[in-house]
Amino acid sequence: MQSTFGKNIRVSIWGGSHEPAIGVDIEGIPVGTRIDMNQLRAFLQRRAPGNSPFATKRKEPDLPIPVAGIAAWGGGTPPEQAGDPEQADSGTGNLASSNSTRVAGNPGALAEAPVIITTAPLISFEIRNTDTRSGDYKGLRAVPRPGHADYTARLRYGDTLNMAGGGPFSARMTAPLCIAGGIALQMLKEKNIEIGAHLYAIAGIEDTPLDPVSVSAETLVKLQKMEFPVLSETAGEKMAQAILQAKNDLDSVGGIVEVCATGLPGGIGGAMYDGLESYLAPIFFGIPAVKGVEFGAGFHAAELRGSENNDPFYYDYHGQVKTRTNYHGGILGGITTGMPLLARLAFKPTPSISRKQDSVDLEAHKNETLVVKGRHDPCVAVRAVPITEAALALGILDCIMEVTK
Ligand SMILES: Cc1cc2nc3c(=O)[nH]c(=O)nc-3n(C[C@H](O)[C@H](O)[C@H](O)COP(=O)(O)O)c2cc1C
Ligand SMILES: C=C(O[C@@H]1CC(C(=O)O)=C[C@@H](OP(=O)(O)O)[C@H]1O)C(=O)O
Repeated sequence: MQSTFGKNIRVSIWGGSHEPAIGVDIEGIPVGTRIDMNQLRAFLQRRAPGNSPFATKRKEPDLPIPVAGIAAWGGGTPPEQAGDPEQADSGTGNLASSNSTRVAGNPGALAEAPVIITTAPLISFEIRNTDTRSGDYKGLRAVPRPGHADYTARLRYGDTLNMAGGGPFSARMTAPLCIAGGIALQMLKEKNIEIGAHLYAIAGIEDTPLDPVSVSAETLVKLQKMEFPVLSETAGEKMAQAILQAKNDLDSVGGIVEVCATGLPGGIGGAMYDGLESYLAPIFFGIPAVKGVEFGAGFHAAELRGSENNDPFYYDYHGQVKTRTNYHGGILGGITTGMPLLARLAFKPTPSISRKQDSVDLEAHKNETLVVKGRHDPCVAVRAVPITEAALALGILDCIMEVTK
């Protein structure tokens, strides 16, 4: 299975949660782009399962293995010129895999290289699945979990798909999304665009929102370093308790992630389906469990008067056009204004809960009850924070490339 998005940067995510590997093919990143692999590995660790009491106990190293279109960078060659494989470091004996053949065997030194450069328009990475327990999913083919994709996947693809671990519908597939997004984040940082997110709400408990007018890149960087990213410590403690209480009750809770980009210049985007929101919405909705997306004041804007919702323009001390408020969330008519971009994503509560639930037996054609086994996140929003950052980065980068091509 493969799913694809993007116009100028095409991202194709492939594999399944309990298959030997998952991965991502990324087309359109300029040849010679330098990727800091240590940073990328650290970014993937923010999403990885098995690392906290708020996460599934499935433990995966989630190491991104470059398999096509890249070479190790020895540090001596300026990245702009390094697209030429002649100039790339051959010290590892693992020069550019610039064809599109996937390397399924020993990843070799390239997997551990601190820095790599792209040598072809299509680059590819894979991640091995190492901690699968497919037995937990025995029986779900016949008796689907309420709230998960078991039933609809069977309607669409029949009963041959490997749906263990949620198959290609699983949040596991957001690990390769974070590879592509992690690279996009590095590319945007070069342009002084910073992206960060926090837990805006969990189980109805609200964090202090980001200041839509004066949120700084420093605040976003600080949030990136937090295991449980919130602005209010008190709210964070209450949220953590609510998650653990739900887990104890054999249940789960939902949440909202607020994501922000600073440093975005005005003039990025276009009309209607060329608008930045139109780039971002499909990427956001592709993240499992996302049930709502809003930009700026979002649904609240429908409750305001024009006189309240319009953000007055003014010239600042540097002669730059700014707005005094930011209900528009940094986008007007699909085009950036230069104010911070703000979006919120609503995540539903984890469908796999350990309580007895009603379902049906699709083979015996009768009503049935079900107790879901396995290792599940009690609140998916917590690990969704870096995923949301990755998605925003990819949409912004794709849209910038449209404007600058
Ligand atoms: C970070 C993250 C972790 C998730 N973990 C789980 C999980 O452990 N168990 C589960 O049943 N669903 C989990 N989900 C949600 C399911 O993958 C998702 O609800 C399912 O694929 C159905 O898709 P839908 O909710 O978008 O309709 C997770 C989602 C995210 C974003
Ligand atoms: C493995 C991850 O999360 C998984 C997401 C997931 C789901 O249904 O989405 C179900 C669980 O899969 P399993 O039963 O194989 O443990 C989670 O652990 C991950 O995010 O990397």
